[in-house]
Amino acid sequence: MKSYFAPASTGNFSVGFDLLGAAFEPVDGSLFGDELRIHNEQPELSLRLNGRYVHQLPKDTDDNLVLQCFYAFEKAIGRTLPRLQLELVKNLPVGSGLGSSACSIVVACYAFNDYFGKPLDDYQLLQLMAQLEGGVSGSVHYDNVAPSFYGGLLLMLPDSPLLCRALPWFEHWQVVLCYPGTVLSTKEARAVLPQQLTLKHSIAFAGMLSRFISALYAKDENEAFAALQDLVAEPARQHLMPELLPIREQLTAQGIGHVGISGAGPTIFAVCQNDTQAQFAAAYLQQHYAKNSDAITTVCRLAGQGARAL
Ligand SMILES: Nc1ncnc2c1ncn2[C@@H]1O[C@H](COP(=O)(O)OP(=O)(O)OP(=O)(O)O)[C@@H](O)[C@H]1O
Ligand SMILES: N[C@@H](CCO)C(=O)O
Repeated sequence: MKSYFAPASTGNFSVGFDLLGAAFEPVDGSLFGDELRIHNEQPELSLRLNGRYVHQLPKDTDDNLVLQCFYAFEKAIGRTLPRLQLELVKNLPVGSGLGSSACSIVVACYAFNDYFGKPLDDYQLLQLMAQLEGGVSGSVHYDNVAPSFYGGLLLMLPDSPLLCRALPWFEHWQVVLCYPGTVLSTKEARAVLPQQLTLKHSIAFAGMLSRFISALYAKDENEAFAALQDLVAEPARQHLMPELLPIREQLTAQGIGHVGISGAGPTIFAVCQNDTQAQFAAAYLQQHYAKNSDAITTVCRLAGQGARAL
């Protein structure tokens, strides 16, 4: 048996709608992401489902992204592949803002490429992952697939052959992620976005993202926090997550540097500068935002590594 893993990710990171994304891992060293196991080769392709969030997946495995990835991968390399006995361990909630579909897509494409001798290079593989993710969310965006694949905080570079590039990070930052247990589909959360921005708004968006990135390079933490402002998605999505503003008010009153929407929501993330803040944010979010037994709150650091064989 061969086993593969890809981490959870936060698209946007507030200030970089569709252009910034980060992969996260729990500070306690546990794995937070999907696992794909390849058991053996067999006459027919099959997929067994397991894991904490298996009940949120489509009942019919033919609708599972893992099988769609297999056929898309086969098409991309242009030859028929041996059929596999697969098992997906679904550890990320679906429609959560934690890059759940991207995580399954990344782990599956990475696993097939590795298992079959790496016929695709990283560029081709990432493009395939982004196309598959675009099929789910309705438009191609790399800010979940790229960090889940490579790890780190990444800036997407549309129209560049590089596709994305790693950014610096404040090593002491901890990011608390809280998924409330309710589903918000990415497609639905994208349907409320503005279709056009005015010139003034576009300049403000570009300026804020540039300010954040220059603060990272300058290691200027105050500037970085000041620049963590979502001028595009959050205003349009706020009504889908009415708890965001009161929670932000409470947590920032305790000195926590930033609270934002992870991806398309409903997960909220809080950027903390030390253990005390992280423990406070985790307890507060768990008490005031978690809504049912599917909810999960986890204290994370940036994941240095993305998809990999276990
Ligand atoms: N292995 C899988 N993992 C996640 N979603 C899957 C999988 N297979 C099929 N799906 C379907 O893909 C869709 C994913 O929806 P959506 O993009 O809203 O979720 P998401 O990727 O978890 O969201 P987010 O990126 O905000 O975390 C759902 O309709 C889900 O049923
Ligand atoms: N950038 C995407 C991320 C989805 O997880 C969005 O906000 O719609």
